[in-house]
Amino acid sequence: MESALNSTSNLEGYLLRKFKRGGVREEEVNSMIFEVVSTTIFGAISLKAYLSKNWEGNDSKKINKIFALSGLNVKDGKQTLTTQQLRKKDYDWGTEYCYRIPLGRSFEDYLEKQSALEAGLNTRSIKLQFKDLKSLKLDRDIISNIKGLRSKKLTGNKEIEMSYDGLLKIKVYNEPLSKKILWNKEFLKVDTWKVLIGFNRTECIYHDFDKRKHLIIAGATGYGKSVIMKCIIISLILSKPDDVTFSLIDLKGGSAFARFKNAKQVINFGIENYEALEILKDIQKKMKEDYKKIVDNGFEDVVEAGISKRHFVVIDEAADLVDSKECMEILTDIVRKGRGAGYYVIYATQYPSAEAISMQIKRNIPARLCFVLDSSTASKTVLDQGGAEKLPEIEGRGIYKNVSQSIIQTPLIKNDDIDSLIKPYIVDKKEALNSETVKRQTGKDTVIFEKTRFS
Ligand SMILES: Nc1ncnc2c1ncn2[C@@H]1O[C@H](COP(=O)(O)OP(=O)(O)OP(=O)(O)O)[C@@H](O)[C@H]1O
Repeated sequence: MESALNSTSNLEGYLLRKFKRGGVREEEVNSMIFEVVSTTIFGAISLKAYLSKNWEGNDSKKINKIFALSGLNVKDGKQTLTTQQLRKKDYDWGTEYCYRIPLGRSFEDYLEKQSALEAGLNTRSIKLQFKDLKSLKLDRDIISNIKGLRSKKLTGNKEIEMSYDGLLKIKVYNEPLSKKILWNKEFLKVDTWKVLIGFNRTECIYHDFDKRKHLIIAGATGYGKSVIMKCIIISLILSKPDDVTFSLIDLKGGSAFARFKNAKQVINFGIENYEALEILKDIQKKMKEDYKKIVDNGFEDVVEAGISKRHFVVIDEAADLVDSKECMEILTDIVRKGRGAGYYVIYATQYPSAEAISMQIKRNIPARLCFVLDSSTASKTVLDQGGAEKLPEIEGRGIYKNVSQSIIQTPLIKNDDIDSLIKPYIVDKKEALNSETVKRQTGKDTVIFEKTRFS
């Protein structure tokens, strides 16, 4: 390598001398605005390009600039209180910045500026590092290889995540989170109640229904609620085929859960409000009976009693139940008492109003998965804080809140795959209805199996 080159003209000369013999045209080299810096101390090479103002390429300076320009500083008499950077730490995935925010500002003020921050960090500048160069082929196509790398860097979107725990944390990720990850059987945790809920940049995130019994799923239409519910249902069936049973209530007409209707694990299936009421009444009755047996035998809950069966009540478009006071009361009762008896609720809605997700329900369902929503008010109803309204409009992109909170991409499952996976569990329900243990009880789409979970 030649001596350090620290100006664009030096670089052009260098590239011209080096590659002219390889047939590279002068204009091609001139179009490259790169600066190559070699450091002899570390034996590493870093290649940087600054495409406009000199603070570009430095995220730390950019963030401070954006804070100042977007009015986050606070005037106190003659003093200007600023957001103070306390720490900066590099990780494989990017960088985490830690700030103390000035008096008079709230985390929400910073969330408001998330788009401005992201846009600012994605100004057209690039920074190429040694690890990028390792992927470059040093052959006669070097110029087009560098161009390819450059355009990849220019189109790559940096994404950020903000959180607050007394200090403002901003994570700036090098690579955007994947937009599509297909579900497959490798993700199953067989013989457990853990199901894959999504991926953040570093790990697979599982929801353990034996730890967090219920789950609220919310999000605007078309961002992945039904798909993740289908992933959850098929995962539970494949992981615990002999222990899991379901009541599937699909108030959007039945399309989301139709392919599970004849699975042996699905003991109730309803698509109308009156069917929902019948199912919920039945579940409440059975839950009480089961819980009484557990307590009468001196146990606290289903786990302590060593009972392996669990029943999941899955409701798509729970907001449609709001008009029925009776439905909402029963549902609230199941959410409150179900955890002890092994009756778990997955509650999905695209209208997360205070009525659809009441305080009682929220208090008993701390785990939430939230796709993009149209307002910070809706986000606060689901997550107790803003943020979901700032999610990028990407199908499957959501915030999963459990013990901690992170932005995830939920898995995508194809209907064809569900059909082939569910096949071994499909039964002829009409035949089953004639058997001694099972009896049809209500409307045409509701099948109630009378076998108790303790028999
Ligand atoms: N995790 C995902 N990754 C990629 N694409 C997805 C994902 N989830 C959903 N999609 C796409 O978005 C479409 C809509 O998803 P889905 O039916 O789950 O939305 P929804 O939130 O249930 O909408 P609605 O409330 O109107 O029923 C799917 O058909 C699929 O194409």
